[in-house]
Amino acid sequence: MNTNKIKHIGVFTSGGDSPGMNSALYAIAKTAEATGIKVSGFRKGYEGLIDGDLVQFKSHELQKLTQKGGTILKTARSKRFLELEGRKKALQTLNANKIDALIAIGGDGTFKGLLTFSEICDIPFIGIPGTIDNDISGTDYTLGFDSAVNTAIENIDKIKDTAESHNRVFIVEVMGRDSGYIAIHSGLTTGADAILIPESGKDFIYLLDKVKNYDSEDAFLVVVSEGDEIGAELVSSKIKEVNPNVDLRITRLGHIQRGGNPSALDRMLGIRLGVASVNALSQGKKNVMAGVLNNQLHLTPFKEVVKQHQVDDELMELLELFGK
Ligand SMILES: Nc1ncnc2c1ncn2[C@@H]1O[C@H](COP(=O)(O)OP(=O)(O)OP(=O)(O)O)[C@@H](O)[C@H]1O
Ligand SMILES: O=P(O)(O)OC[C@H]1O[C@](O)(CO)[C@@H](O)[C@@H]1O
Repeated sequence: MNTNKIKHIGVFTSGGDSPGMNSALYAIAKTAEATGIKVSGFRKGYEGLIDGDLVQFKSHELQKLTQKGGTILKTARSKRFLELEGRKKALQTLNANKIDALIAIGGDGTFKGLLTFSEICDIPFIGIPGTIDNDISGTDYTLGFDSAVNTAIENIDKIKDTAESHNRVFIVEVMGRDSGYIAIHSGLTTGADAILIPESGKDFIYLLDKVKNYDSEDAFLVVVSEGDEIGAELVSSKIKEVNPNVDLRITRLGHIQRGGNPSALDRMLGIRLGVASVNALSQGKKNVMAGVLNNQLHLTPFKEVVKQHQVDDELMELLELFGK
């Protein structure tokens, strides 16, 4: 392993926080220490790069926090980094602190940011997929997705209890800005009657077909992704149009899905990708995201990662089967 070139890695978390980010930070610090590389953490995503807001990290300090949700480095959505002016300031920070490689933990927006930054900064960048949305190519799962789905399931199960007791229709909105992964996984595993996602056009038709005849002793559960083009309110009024007798409630799970300690899967993913990202730098790799495909570590160029995500065919078939 060639570790001569990289002496000082900068790391940051960016976009929405996600459970497992702290595990990845711990693993980065541990691996870097083992190979004699210094690590500095930039606080608040790209904002910290612009402002030179950095802290030194030691693995024994991170070890205490590895099981915690959120990100100890804090995170942000940075308007300033969208401007060349902001990116130039970030470059000055890197030069002033002699940072010779960057690891970013975030979603596709964060990797788009790195691609744009690479036009003026040629140190190697490595990405780790950290977003509850799971909307990134090049990895089976993103950090935080499994934990978010577990939180959604736990809450939907509870809603189902009360829905059944009252014979109610419940629309539960789950997160996913442009992506239906949380809705598909949480909807299928809680026995939802309908699952609405932005990637499908037929799901709404199936829902209306089903709900117009709904007159049972059971709950009728609709799980809708916040990114769905129709949205919870409109779904509610359409349901009432086709079946005016329903007693209907809407629950938005919201940011509760982003919090909480990471699941076992997310902790392990964080550890594996944290180690893989430092190793990738040591091997001279640049501008790639470390992910896990078919349970094997995989490096994918940012250009591939930021392409529009697709829900795979098997999941779409499941939706078709369970949605009808
Ligand atoms: N095209 C771009 N050029 C420069 N910077 C960008 C670009 N796109 C996104 N960024 C930067 O990356 C940050 C993070 O992106 P974004 O807010 O979309 O979250 P994300 O990384 O996709 O995570 P999540 O999936 O949790 O929302 C943005 O706030 C912005 O500072
Ligand atoms: O916390 P914010 O900035 O409101 O972002 C919410 C968005 O972030 C995500 O939780 C992803 O991090 C999306 O599912 C959601 O649309």
